[in-house]
Amino acid sequence: MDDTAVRLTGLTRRFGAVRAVDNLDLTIARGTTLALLGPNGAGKTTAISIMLGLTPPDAGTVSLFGRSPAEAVRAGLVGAMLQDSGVVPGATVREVIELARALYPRPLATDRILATAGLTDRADRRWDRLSGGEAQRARFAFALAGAPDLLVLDEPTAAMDVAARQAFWAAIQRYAAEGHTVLFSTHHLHEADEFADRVVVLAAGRVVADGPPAEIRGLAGGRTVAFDLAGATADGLERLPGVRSVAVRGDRVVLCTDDADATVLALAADRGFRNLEVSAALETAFLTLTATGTEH
Ligand SMILES: Nc1ncnc2c1ncn2[C@@H]1O[C@H](COP(=O)(O)OP(=O)(O)OP(=O)(O)O)[C@@H](O)[C@H]1O
Repeated sequence: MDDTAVRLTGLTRRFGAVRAVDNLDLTIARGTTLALLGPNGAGKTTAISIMLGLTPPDAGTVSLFGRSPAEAVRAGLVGAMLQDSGVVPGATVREVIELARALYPRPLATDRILATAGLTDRADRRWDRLSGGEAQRARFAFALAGAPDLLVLDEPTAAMDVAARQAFWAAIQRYAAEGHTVLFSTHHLHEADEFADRVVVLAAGRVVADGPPAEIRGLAGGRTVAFDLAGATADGLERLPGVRSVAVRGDRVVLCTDDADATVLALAADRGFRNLEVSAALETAFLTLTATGTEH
């Protein structure tokens, strides 16, 4: 049996001048829990939407368990929990779950779905009267209905409080431990770090980093040091202490460093600079990683 759950090749999707997804290649082995991590607008939702066959790509191909998205969804191989999915007015949680089960050839038992999603005591509540966190868990239950081999979750914990998040991740981990493949998107490095075995960082529609959580944490845990060269040369910056990467855009330089203090001290001793900024923002690190200027 092919052990590949997801294979995306050369996926591209533009909206006007924006390349929401830009030549994305991604292969996910069965049984992996993968976090798609990236700042707002990185292309996570668009990539997921293409993967599920909801948005057509301008270029590229999607294969889920060797099938097209539509075939895989129809066969119950894929369950998805999307942002802002609608509700059936007036129906209870149990009724909506029953409705979802009827769509699939080999659904999970209703009680199992409710228990997995932590909704057993909310089964007879109207779906449209659930709290934000409960509604998220109800969407998760809906995604589980077909007993999917691949669970796709787009920013699943957005509306949840701390207790709801914990219960939710415990449920996801149980599902993953049964050998299922889970793909979730998030802005939160700590969620990716804690719950994924592989983290793919997207920025401007491209993969800028891909690896185990510890590796990605190391990458994002440093600082960025930005400054204007003010006529000085960019040569040799990569040899300053702590520096991992150097991006030059016009006169502006952005360094990624593990030790900002040492980098700045050495920089000051070495050459002039202006408009120094030291930042820990993950988003800045993402931007640095996607900088298109001169890369070293
Ligand atoms: N239907 C659309 N029409 C026009 N532009 C779009 C559309 N959908 C997405 N975009 C643009 O494509 C880019 C990627 O958006 P996308 O929603 O995929 O990112 P994201 O990583 O999911 O962001 P977020 O974390 O904010 O949900 C953004 O610049 C967005 O404005």
